[in-house]
Amino acid sequence: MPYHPIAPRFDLFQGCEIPGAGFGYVALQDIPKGTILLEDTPIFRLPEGITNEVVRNHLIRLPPTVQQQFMDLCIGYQYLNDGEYLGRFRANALPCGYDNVDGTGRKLAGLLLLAARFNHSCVPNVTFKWDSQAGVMRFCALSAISRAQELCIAYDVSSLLFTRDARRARLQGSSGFLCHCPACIIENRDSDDRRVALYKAIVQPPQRSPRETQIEFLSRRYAQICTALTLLRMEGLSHFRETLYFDGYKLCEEAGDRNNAMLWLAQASAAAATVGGPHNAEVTRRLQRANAELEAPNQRPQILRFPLP
Ligand SMILES: C[S@@+](CC[C@H](N)C(=O)[O-])C[C@H]1O[C@@H](n2cnc3c(N)ncnc32)[C@H](O)[C@@H]1O
Repeated sequence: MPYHPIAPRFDLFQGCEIPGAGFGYVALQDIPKGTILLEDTPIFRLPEGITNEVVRNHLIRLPPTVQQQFMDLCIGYQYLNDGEYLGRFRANALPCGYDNVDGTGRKLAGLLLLAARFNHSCVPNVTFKWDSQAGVMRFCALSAISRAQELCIAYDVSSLLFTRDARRARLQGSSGFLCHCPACIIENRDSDDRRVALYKAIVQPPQRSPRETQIEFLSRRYAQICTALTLLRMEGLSHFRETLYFDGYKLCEEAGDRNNAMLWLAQASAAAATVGGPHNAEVTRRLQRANAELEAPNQRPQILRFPLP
C-alpha cells in the first residue's frame, strides 16, 4: 500500500522572516517533545558529483509550480559557481538514504521543498530521519519547543561538539553562511569548554592506562559519561545521549553489573527513539537480548555498581 505522508503541521508552526537567517519556521504554540512536525517527500534524489545539467533535466520534468518553488529557494554564495540548478540543489538538499535501485548503493541527497526552509542551529530542537520504506524524511521535535521559538535542525551534527569558532568556520566552509543561532550569536567560553569536554567524552573516549585496574578504568569512564550527560543538558543538546547511554550499558556489562546494564540500555533506546524515530534496530535488538537474559534468574547480579546518574 502506498505510504501517505502526514500533512505538514502548519497548525503548530509557520514560516516567517528570521533576522539574519532569511526565511525559517517558528512555533505557533508549545510543542511537546517527540511530535512529528513534517513528513516531506523529495522532488528528486541525486548522488554526489552531478552537474547543473542533470539537476535541470530532473527539474523540467516536474509541474511548473514545483519548478517555481525550487527556483524560489535560496542559493548560498559559495554555490553560485555551480550554476542556478546545482547551486540550489546543493544549498538545500539533505541526505536521503542510498541508491538501491541501480545496485551502486551510492549516498543520495534529496530536495525537500518544505524542509528546505528549516534553518540550522547549534542547539537544534528538530531532528530528521530518512524512512527508506516510506520514502519520506520525517521531522520530529527533539525537545519541548515553546511558542515563538524558531524550529531548527542541525545541518552538520558532528560539528555540534566543536567550539563556537570551529563550528562557525565549518559551516561557513560547507554551507557558506555565518551561523547566527542562539549558541553562536555571542561568545561563551563556558559553553566552548563544555563542548570540548563533550567532544573528548564522545569522540575520543579514554583508553585504560597500564597503571589502572579494570575496575578503576571503568569507574573513571563511568564518571566521564555521567558528567557528559550533565553537560549535554547544560548545552541544551539532545543528540549524542544515545551514544553515551549505550557506552554506559557496555561498561556495566563489562563490569558484570547486569541490572544496571539493562537500565542504561533502556535509556539508550529511549534516546535513540527521540533522535532517530522509534526504529533503531541495533539498540532494539540488544534490548530484546538483554531482556531475555535478565529473565534467567542465575543472571541477576548481586551488586549494583554503576547506577544511572
Ligand atoms: C536550507 S536554507 C534554509 C532556509 C533559508 N533561510 C531560506 O530563506 O530559504 C539555508 C540558508 O539559510 C540561511 N541560514 C540557515 N541557518 C542559518 C543560521 N543559523 N545562521 C544564519 N543563516 C542561516 C543561510 O543563508 C543558508 O544558506
